[in-house]
Amino acid sequence: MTALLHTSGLTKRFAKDDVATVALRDFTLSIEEGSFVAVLGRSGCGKSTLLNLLAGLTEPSEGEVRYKDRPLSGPDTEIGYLTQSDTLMPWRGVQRNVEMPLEIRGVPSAERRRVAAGLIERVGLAGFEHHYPRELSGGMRRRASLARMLAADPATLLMDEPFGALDAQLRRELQEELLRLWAEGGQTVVFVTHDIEEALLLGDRVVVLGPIGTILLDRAVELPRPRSADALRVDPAFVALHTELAAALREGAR
Ligand SMILES: Nc1ncnc2c1ncn2[C@@H]1O[C@H](COP(=O)(O)OP(=O)(O)OP(=O)(O)O)[C@@H](O)[C@H]1O
Repeated sequence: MTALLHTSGLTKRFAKDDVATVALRDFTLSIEEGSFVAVLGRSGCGKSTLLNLLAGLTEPSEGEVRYKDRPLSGPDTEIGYLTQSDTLMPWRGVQRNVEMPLEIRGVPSAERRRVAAGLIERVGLAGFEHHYPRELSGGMRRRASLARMLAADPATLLMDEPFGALDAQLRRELQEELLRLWAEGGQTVVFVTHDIEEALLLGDRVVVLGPIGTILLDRAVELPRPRSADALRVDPAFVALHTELAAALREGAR
């Protein structure tokens, strides 16, 4: 496999009231094409800063991001980004939000409607096509955002804690849906989470971050697929990995 996304020496500083905050320092990582990488870390360790850089939305203070062996100088249509904040258009209903990436590409309206309807169904929002974002719950808005990202059919998915706000049952359903999609489409996924179990359920590699994006552990997850949360919990290999990741997170907090 070849590295699709590569960062070298990435540093990001923010200045506020003449005080500089380092959010990420000297961060180097290669992500192979078609892999599912879970980035695990506690709040404030620089995960969103990293994803913003990988998405080409912000510029590094030092270092660079390369995508397909070319420097990434801005957003790329091949890279889909599901941010932590809500970016649905408030004046459009669910259906027209999900259709938006297709509209930008000039896809005819009948085809747009067909694709959007399929995605809305997949994320469990059938019946809410004409609801505006303000008429949806937080979890429903996340699902609509997910469907909109998928409508663009990106080869690379960057996802910032996409399922954190959902109830346990829904989270499980969407995790399974994402895995199905990934198995069918072979996308490259970078998935940020706080949750060790989620990282192990989804990823074939888990990168554990400590403060300012220090890599505490970079671990291949060789658990067989398909994985089910219930079966995993009693699998000794899962329990051992869980213990190892929890220890790395604890170590990073010292
Ligand atoms: N625009 C900004 N201006 C100033 N400081 C920032 C900015 N964005 C992030 N930071 C700082 O950078 C650090 C890392 O923030 P970041 O949002 O990347 O963390 P995170 O790991 O994604 O956290 P969480 O899991 O809580 O979302 C924090 O100390 C934060 O205060």
